[in-house]
Amino acid sequence: MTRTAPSTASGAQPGPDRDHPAAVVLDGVHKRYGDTHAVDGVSLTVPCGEFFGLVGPNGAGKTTLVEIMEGQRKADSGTVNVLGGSPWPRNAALLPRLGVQTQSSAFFVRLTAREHLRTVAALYRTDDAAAERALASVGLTEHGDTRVGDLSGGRRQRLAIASALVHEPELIFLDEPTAALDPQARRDLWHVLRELKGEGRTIIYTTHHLDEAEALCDRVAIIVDGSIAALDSPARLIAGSNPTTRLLIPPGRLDAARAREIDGVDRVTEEPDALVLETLESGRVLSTIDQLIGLQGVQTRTASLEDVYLTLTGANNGPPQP
Ligand SMILES: Nc1ncnc2c1ncn2[C@@H]1O[C@H](COP(=O)(O)OP(=O)(O)OP(=O)(O)O)[C@@H](O)[C@H]1O
Repeated sequence: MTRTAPSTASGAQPGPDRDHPAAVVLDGVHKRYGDTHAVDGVSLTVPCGEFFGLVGPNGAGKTTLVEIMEGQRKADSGTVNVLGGSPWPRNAALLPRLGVQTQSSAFFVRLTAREHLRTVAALYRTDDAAAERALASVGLTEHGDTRVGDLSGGRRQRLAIASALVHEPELIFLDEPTAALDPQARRDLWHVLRELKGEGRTIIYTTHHLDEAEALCDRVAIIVDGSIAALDSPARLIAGSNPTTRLLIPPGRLDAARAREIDGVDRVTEEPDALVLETLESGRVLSTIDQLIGLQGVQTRTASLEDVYLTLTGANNGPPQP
């Protein structure tokens, strides 16, 4: 399948205007490491207040792009504007306006969560009340006296986010904050992240969880090989993608060879828990299935952001049909 990027695939975005000032404007940004073109001509604008997602396969260039926005790395070429200024060379005036949570966030593990945040607050020359607000904003007030080393994984991730928030930054970078969390902790953290967005902060959010990007982000950039393959709201990305429907038939109900003969079926795959029929004409195919075996147990799945992602990253092409 060709990489047809839905809607605003070039990533070209309108520039900032007075009503919607931009938090980040990148124009033609490139970064090489030797022969590796980690960032290959990225242009995008993130308006203030947006929850902006960056997704893409390992090595696609997301971290490098974020590091360039944070002022940790210099772009080889292109322009980078963050909160109205250039983050490189190291812009000391910009740093207090940015909040950065990384997967390897450093903790004072022998301190309690509250003591840790008070220490971070002091480093930012802010006060204990700011630490208390940050603790509350991630729902950790009642665990404030727990030592960092004794917090569960989910609560540690919340503390990492609180540490990035303590100085009340305007722009927050979150790098896979829900990695390695169990489903309940992940959902709990979604709630925290939605609250942050509700406070009007701009969030640049890197994740490998497509369901999360779909649920949380205003817009998502899908990065492939250092470039923007697609950039739009999850709903528009999905609407602009291949509108294939998948029909899942319980095992043993319909023979795969017979399924391939059904008019309107484009592709059939045998998975352990279902025979999967892909079609652009679900109504017609469902009607035939109804006549053949009845519809009991048959499930219908429409496209998700994950499907768009898998198509753009080439992972949805699957093995050739026999
Ligand atoms: N410091 C470095 N020196 C050399 N090559 C690097 C360096 N940092 C990253 N790369 C390479 O640049 C490319 C982009 O890496 P980057 O870490 O930005 O991707 P990513 O999308 O964040 O990946 P992941 O999802 O695995 O974190 C990869 O090929 C990577 O190996």
